[in-house]
Amino acid sequence: DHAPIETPPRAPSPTHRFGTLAVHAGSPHDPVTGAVIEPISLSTTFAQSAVGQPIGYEYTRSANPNRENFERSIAALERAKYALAFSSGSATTATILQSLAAGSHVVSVSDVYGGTHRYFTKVASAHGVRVTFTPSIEVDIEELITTDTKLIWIETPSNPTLSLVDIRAVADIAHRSGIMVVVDNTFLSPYIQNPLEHGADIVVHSVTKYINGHSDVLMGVAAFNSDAVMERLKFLQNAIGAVPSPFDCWLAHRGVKTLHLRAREASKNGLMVAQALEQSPHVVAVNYPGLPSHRQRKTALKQHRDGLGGGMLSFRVKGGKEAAERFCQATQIFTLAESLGGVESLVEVPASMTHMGIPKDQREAAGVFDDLVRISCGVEDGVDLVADVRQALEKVVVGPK
Ligand SMILES: C=C(NCc1c(COP(=O)(O)O)cnc(C)c1O)C(=O)O
Repeated sequence: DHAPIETPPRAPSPTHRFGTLAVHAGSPHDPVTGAVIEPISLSTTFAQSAVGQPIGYEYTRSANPNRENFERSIAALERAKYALAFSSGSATTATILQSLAAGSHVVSVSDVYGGTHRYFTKVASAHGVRVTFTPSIEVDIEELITTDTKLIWIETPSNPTLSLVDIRAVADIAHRSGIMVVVDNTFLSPYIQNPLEHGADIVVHSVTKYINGHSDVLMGVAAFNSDAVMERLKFLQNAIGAVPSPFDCWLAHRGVKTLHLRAREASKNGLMVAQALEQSPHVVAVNYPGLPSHRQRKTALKQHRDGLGGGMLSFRVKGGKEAAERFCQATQIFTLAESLGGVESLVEVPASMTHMGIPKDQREAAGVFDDLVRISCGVEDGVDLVADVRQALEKVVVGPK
């Protein structure tokens, strides 16, 4: 006859730290079964109690339990009020750009993912949205902004040269003209960087990468605080319909629960590999924001948790394109493949793969040369990764024909 013991609220508090939020945010126990891990709700439609009276959900494209749980998880991890999930990182970019009226202007950093460049130059332009690229946005943003400018698009660190942007510096200028700032945070994940805390209005991720972290889900997400942005993007999420499946949301929600463990391990490996590359006579230059020598190390210390560099890096190898390709053929642990952010380490040549679609002159203006190799460090043992890089470098020497 004792009063029931008040069970503590299951939902984690916003005051909880990242690891606790990663495990518990967006993870209510099933109220009927008590299941600790959320069920996968594959139903595409939901019964209504009377005409126009849904009991809960209506139709899966508009909303479903697994997507909402995942969206709540990312909102908590990016310290945002809202998050919306899409069927890929590219679908996220497309939906945000489609929120702009024809005649709008966007200023973007030059060094962006090849697919983002493709959308900006071949799709958005066809819809009357003009995009100006710049390799030095902090310096020339004020002269590039026009009365039509609606959006600033930043990747920091950028794909694949690992260039950084001082988000606060750009946001302060943009906000004076009522312009929104979008930061693509894919390369660092919410564990290492939270762009909204530095003045960004929207943060986007290819969930395909670090957030899911196991190279088995294609997905994207946007997180933000504005009610007006929520109303606009929620409408477009449903109207365009580029949404992820409940199963993908369930998988990505499982993946994100270990993000803090994977991101720290990948950062540790990134630094070890970057240091080994810096010491090699076969390497011309290394791009890694975790190195003291990085040209924007001060910005990394300001914006990255504990100054971590993340798991992504790139380097220029002596011997040009042929040497870069030899390196990628010679690695034994690093897999030659596109994408990044998974538990397995990957290697690629952006000029011939992920960024091939960008015209050579524009590619090289952004620092993407034919001899540039991009590395995604996974969570293997760093000693093995360094040994693999060293043995592969010994094979890049392009001997006489
Ligand atoms: C597939 C690769 N990038 C995808 C990507 C995207 C697109 O995400 P998708 O989930 O692949 O559509 C957006 N932003 C950045 C910074 C990205 O790196 C790659 O670089 O290998």
